[in-house]
Amino acid sequence: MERIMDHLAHERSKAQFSVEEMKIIWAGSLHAFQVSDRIARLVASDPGFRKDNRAVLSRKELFKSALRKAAYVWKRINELALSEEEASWLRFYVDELAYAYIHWGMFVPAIKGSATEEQQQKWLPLANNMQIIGTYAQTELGHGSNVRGLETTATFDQETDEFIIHSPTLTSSKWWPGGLGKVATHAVVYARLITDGQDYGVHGFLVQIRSLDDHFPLPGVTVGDIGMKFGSGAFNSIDNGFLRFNHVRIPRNQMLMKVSRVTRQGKYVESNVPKQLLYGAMVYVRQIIVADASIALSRAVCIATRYSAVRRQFGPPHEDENGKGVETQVIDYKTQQSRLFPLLASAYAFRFVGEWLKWLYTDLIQKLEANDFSTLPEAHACTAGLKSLTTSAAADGIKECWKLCGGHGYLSSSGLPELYAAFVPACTYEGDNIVLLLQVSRFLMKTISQLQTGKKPIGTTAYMAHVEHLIQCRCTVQKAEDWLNPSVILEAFEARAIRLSVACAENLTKFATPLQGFSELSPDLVEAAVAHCQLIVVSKFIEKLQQNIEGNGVKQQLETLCNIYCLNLIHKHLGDFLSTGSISPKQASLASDQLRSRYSKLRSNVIALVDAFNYTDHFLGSVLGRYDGNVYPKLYEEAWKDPLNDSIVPDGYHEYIQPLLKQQLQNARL
Ligand SMILES: CC/C=C\C/C=C\C/C=C\C/C=C/C(=O)SCCNC(=O)CCNC(=O)[C@H](O)C(C)(C)COP(=O)(O)OP(=O)(O)OC[C@H]1O[C@@H](n2cnc3c(N)ncnc32)[C@H](O)[C@@H]1OP(=O)(O)O
Ligand SMILES: Cc1cc2nc3c(=O)[nH]c(=O)nc-3n(C[C@H](O)[C@H](O)[C@H](O)COP(=O)(O)OP(=O)(O)OC[C@H]3O[C@@H](n4cnc5c(N)ncnc54)[C@H](O)[C@@H]3O)c2cc1C
Repeated sequence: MERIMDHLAHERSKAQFSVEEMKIIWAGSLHAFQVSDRIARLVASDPGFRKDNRAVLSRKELFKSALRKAAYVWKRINELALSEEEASWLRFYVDELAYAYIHWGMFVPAIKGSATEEQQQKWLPLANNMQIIGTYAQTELGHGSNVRGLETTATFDQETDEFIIHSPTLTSSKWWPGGLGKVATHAVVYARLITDGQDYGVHGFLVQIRSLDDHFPLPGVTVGDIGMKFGSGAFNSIDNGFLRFNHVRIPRNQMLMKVSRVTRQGKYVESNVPKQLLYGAMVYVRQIIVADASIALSRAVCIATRYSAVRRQFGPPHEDENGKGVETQVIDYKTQQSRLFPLLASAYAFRFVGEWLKWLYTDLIQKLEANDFSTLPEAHACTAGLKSLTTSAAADGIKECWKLCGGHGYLSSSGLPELYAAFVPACTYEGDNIVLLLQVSRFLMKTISQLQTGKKPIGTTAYMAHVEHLIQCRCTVQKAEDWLNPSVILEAFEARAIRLSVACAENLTKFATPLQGFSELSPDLVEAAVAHCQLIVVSKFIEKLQQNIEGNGVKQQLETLCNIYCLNLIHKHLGDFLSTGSISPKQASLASDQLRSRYSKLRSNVIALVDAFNYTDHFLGSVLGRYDGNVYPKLYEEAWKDPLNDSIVPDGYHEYIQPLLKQQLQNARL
């Protein structure tokens, strides 16, 4: 036991940079570090937030435990008079999916984004004080991605000045909203607005669904839970629900009227705000999900990295720091490094692109408030594309981390199965990842077509202004070290992205209609969108390195991580880089050489790099990822805690094992 604990301490002593400074870089600022660190410790030390028993709870127990924790969170927020920032850190570190995620993450933002000032004044105080609990009811049984295809209707009744909310078909049942099944009292419901016999498409409405007195569904409302989901814990602590309306009436002023409104006379009036703002809550949440992806991936990487330094298999016996003969640490196998280190680099890359996306979103909101809608299409493309790219990579990465831990990774106590089960639906919710990439490709094709009209591309598409150069330029790499030059990397990624997009744009012209072209070429369009989004991540990582980064050795570590992130992408997408002529086969081989050399450079720093995430053992929830590396005794201790070990002889022995054994013995004797 001592040896293993010493082992991680030895790993930490090898770090060539200041972990404390890196913690600040990871957190985003000294202030963010201090607040998050304080709240993380507060949660970890409070037995009310215990979560190590989750895997053995039944669905009902799990749900009730999540309700208890959500109420306790609210109590602590008030008792400690936490600020909004501290409260959201508290919810984050409690790490238990419950209705509060949707209430704060979607219901409140939907009201802020789509309600008029007057409506906000009425509803936000109720929501902010938890006098009502809200959900976001958009998806239906029959339609999720195709929002325009939603079937729920909101028909204006001029006589009573009300909307009648109705579910005309089974497929129009709302299906999936979190917190809906058993908890929410109110919902922002997306329904087709019909007035004067005309269908104006999907709009948002604020609908009360349960009584605030006895919690029973209101007349005309049928509501319940949609059932167990993937994995044992994960999303099963939350009540994703179904909801059907039978001519439920709401006052006219409960239509969210920022984008358009219906007058007392039933006239539909559009404001000067673009219709797309109706989808504003999705832009907001997608930007948050990118930050979530870096957190989920970094958790898994932290577990897999620490465990890989503890775990030893094979190899000629080495001498450890105490002169004892030991086997090879699995982290020293080059295959382990080539699977793990790019994931570590991706966690950092996603962190920085998430930081930038948050800035982009804040900038968008400021512009929208000044009636400047010019950056909305780019913000939509960036949030959609980066949500897709980072969640897909993080979900795959978590799965890889679990395999990197061998058999023990499959144990619930490793924390990895639940982390995977909880994160993988992020590839689907808030927009299926392929559908979102198609939105990006639509934006890219539009940008390319506008180049011919002389419109200057801006922001993340600014590189397209250099299309003539990028289409024919040749990569200048001659030796492996040349791949360490950020402008060389950037140009290779820009060339690959624009060449894929331009090829799609050219191919689209070969079809009878754009619709037919988009349909036929959609796999290519998705690849072009991925290339564009990867370029954004690469360029934001490189930009981060151009900032003033303080701390002994911190910048050097980030440079190595950035190189690994970029070179590994080249390695994985070699087909794209070669087929577009963005690099040559010889340059690809030099990139692989450089990548191997970067792994060796990173090796002694990896434990410190995952320590910089500053995750408590409570938050990590993993025996394999423990800070002290004391894995084996704790695995053994955890095994004893399993309910099956409550008794020496299991329940069922007398019914099923004993009679069977007896029967077989008797048969043998006969
Ligand atoms: C805080 C919470 C944090 C973490 C979460 C943790 C736990 C909670 C877990 C889950 C919560 C999950 C919630 C949900 O899933 S809510 C439901 C989300 N649903 C979707 O995302 C549906 C995806 N589909 C769509 O977004 C659209 O239907 C789609 C854009 C794919 C197609 O729509 P439409 O048919 O109208 O599109 P187009 O004709 O293609 O586009 C028209 C036009 O509008 C532009 N556009 C589209 N979307 C947006 C947007 N969001 N913002 C701005 N602009 C948008 C599009 O580019 C087109 O523009 P143009 O080309 O100029 O005409
Ligand atoms: C855990 C979880 C929580 C959720 N929470 C909420 C919530 O709180 N509120 C809410 O309203 N919704 C919620 N949802 C629903 C979620 O937003 C939808 O599931 C999501 O938008 C995907 O839509 P879909 O299920 O209709 O998938 P579909 O669109 O049916 O996708 C099925 C397949 O078809 C493909 N596909 C679909 N359209 C196209 C196309 N045009 N081109 C190419 N391929 C296509 C997809 O790529 C996918 O492979 C949640 C979902 C999950 C899993």
